Amino acid sequence: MSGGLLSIEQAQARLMAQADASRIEDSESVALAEADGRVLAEAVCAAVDLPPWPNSAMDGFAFRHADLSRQPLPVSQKIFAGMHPGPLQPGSCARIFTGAPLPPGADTVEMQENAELLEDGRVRFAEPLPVIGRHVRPQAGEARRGEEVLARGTRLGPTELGLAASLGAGRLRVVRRLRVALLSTGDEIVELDQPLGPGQIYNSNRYLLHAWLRRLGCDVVDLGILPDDPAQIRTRLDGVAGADLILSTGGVSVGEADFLGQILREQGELIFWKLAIKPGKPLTCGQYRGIAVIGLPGNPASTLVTFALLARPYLLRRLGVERLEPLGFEVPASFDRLTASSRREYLQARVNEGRVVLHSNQSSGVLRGATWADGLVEVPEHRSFRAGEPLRFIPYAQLLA
Ligand SMILES: Nc1nc2c(c(=O)[nH]1)N[C@H]1C(S)=C(S)[C@@H](COP(=O)(O)OP(=O)(O)OC[C@H]3O[C@@H](n4cnc5c(N)ncnc54)[C@H](O)[C@@H]3O)O[C@H]1N2
Ligand code: MOO
Repeated sequence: MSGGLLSIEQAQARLMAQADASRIEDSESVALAEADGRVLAEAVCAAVDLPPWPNSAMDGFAFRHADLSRQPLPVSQKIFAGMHPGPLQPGSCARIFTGAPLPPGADTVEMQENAELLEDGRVRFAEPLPVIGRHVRPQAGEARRGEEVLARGTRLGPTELGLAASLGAGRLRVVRRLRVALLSTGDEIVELDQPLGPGQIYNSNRYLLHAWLRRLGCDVVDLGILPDDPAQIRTRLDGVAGADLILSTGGVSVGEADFLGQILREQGELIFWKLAIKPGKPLTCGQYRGIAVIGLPGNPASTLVTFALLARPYLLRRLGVERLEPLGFEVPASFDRLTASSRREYLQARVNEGRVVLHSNQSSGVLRGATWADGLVEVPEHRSFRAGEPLRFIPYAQLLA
């Protein structure tokens, strides 16, 4: 704890415990083409050997390695990909192309660049001669029939779909989509089709979160904008049926119009509130009538950072994903930090010539820096430092998927 604030690790651990206790068990079968972004409810096992037969990795000639001592070798057959060749005649070689099955009896391939076709039609192979097995892709070299190739809880993307397709898996059993009720609170927030009145701003969080939730494979029920009025917020929350999560923005700080925490305390359960991070301090987590609630701070950069580091892994864990830590790496800072911060900071940053550089505007009310940045740099709390200090950089590519 830091002055009563939870550390991000403590908050993540509590969210993961909540997610583990409410994992989605329902699943559905989907066509492979529809499975991008979904999470496997069942492991994928190889239904066939991959590759199903030994084949050539090169355009060239296939032969029995032992016959090289008698080269040059006559060419006894020509094998294209898709053919089903007969056995290799002893003491000969086969003309073969990439992906074509090896004829039974052959164990090695030499690429055509290292072979010379003589006038009498025989082939001489250049020194140094290939080792046995060269350029042969062995049967089941990638997967053996029955072997598990994708574990339950795997998040499916282009590479996983490609692998499943190479095994002939036309349909996959995936965890059903999470249903997220999305709520924007604030008297000042208006939708994009409305003219801006005095004191009003457009609802940007809704679009940021909607797109991100869709990428995470969620069904989003948009509950629109709610005024800072506890009765109306309560009524809207009471009307939420069948959602796995209520995700709101705004109204979680200590202002006189910040009601979410109060409502959770009175009608639900407040699991935690306030983290030692910047931006994102007033993040709120609880339950309302049995439905999980995550209240993100309304400042756009706070919404972004807290969703990336807390709500996103929570959602993925509920779908059964185990590996959630974003891959970060250490990059030396290009700036000094002479006054230690009491909260861990996440700043909009780029890596430039091996150093992490910051966007000029790190206000939590500003989203523009995030469109400039390639990721977030983590600045440790309670510590001053000088340029050159290694800091963890987390690429947005890791977080926005
Ligand atoms: N006295 C204190 N004041 C504040 C504290 C504090 O500790 N003591 N914390 C500050 C921090 S840190 C944050 S973050 C904000 C969070 O406030 P809320 O989550 O209650 O959010 P709001 O007050 O409703 O709005 C904050 C800010 O964000 C804008 N906003 C809200 N929703 C949207 C939206 N959907 N699209 C675009 N922009 C939105 C809103 O207009 C405000 O400017 O509290 C600080 N205050
Ligand atoms: O923590 Mo707030 O999210 O800095 O602006």
